Amino acid sequence: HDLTKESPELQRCYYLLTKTSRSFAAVIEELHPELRDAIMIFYLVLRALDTIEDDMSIKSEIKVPLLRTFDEKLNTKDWTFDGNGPNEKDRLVLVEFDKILSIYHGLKPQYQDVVKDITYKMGNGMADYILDENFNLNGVETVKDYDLYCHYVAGLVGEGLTKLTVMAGFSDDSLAQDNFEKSNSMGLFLQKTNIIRDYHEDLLDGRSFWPKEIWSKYTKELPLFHKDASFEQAGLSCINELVLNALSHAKDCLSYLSMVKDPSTFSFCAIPQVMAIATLAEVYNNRKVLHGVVKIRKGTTCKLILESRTFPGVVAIFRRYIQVINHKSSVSDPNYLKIGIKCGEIEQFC
Ligand SMILES: O=C(O)CO[C@@H](C(=O)O)[C@@H](OCCCCCc1ccc2ccccc2c1)C(=O)NCCCCCc1ccc2ccccc2c1
Ligand SMILES: [Mg+2]
Ligand SMILES: [Mg+2]
Repeated sequence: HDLTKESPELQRCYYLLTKTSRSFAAVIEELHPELRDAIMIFYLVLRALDTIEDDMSIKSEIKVPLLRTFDEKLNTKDWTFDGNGPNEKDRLVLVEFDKILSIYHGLKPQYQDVVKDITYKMGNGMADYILDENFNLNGVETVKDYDLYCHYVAGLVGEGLTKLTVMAGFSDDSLAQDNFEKSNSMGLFLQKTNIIRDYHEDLLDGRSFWPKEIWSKYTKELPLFHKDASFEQAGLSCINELVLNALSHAKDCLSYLSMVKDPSTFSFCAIPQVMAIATLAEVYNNRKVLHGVVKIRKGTTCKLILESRTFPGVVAIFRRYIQVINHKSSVSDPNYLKIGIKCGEIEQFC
């Protein structure tokens, strides 16, 4: 949309958005004007919070209180933070947080309340996990921990977005009636896809989010999948079990999308989901994941965006990638039968 007649602060916020996430910037900029600025600010506030969480150079005595009270910064007019390490990739959103605050205070009060409430819950959820000392080295302990951590950093985003879109009348009220179960799945599907994909990159940062309850079936130490060629097959079986776990959210995501009425809101919700199912198909049984970040091709992305404008288009995309995963599955994989059943279930639903 045309930014030229917007205020300098608003233009600067859209600049910060494009600098921190090309993919989310593209879908947020296409949103209906009623929600566009609110969701853009929602993104920037949470990206600022995440930039504190992700920065391994901030010691936990500073990081934990900052995460827990980050929502209070939203009550100020011009708070900023320059305490990130020099190469923390999104440090600019904290250095220029006063620009975000000036637009935040101009939003409708009920939109401000959603942003602040989710910020409070996410900040405290992140702080709870930072305190769990083995969180960094061994990833999260159980699958339950894995689901809870992903709820804090991504499920809550889905909850906030559902509240905003229902308030604006763009989504069916029923989306806010299931205790945000489906909204949570929307976030977990995206976050778990990234966590599987980013195994090697996160290892380089000295951390992992893969749940020990799953990876410990295949190795004693997580880095062996990358370091020791004799653990490559085990690494593939681990990836495949994590993909199977992520696919457990697919039906909820399709069900959620079937209840989004406004066309721009539908595309905003659908595009990240179809990118995720395509990424899951790409990482499934793919040894490259153990040695680097695997991305889907640019050409594929463009095709997916065009195809995901309608619900039947999204269903066709999910059905296609579910078949790709099924065909990639090898009989020797410990979860061969389960992945076949899960793919069948999702296809039924399609
Ligand atoms: O540092 C990075 O670049 C990646 O960080 C990951 C991490 O640190 O785990 C991790 O940081 C999570 C904490 C900050 C969340 C920021 C966020 C992301 C997308 C949004 C979309 C719209 C509105 C607000 C949003 C807020 C991350 O960015 N993971 C990407 C997946 C998160 C998906 C969130 C989400 C949930 C439900 C959705 C429903 C519909 C449309 C978009 C949705 C988007
Ligand atoms: Mg991050
Ligand atoms: Mg993070």
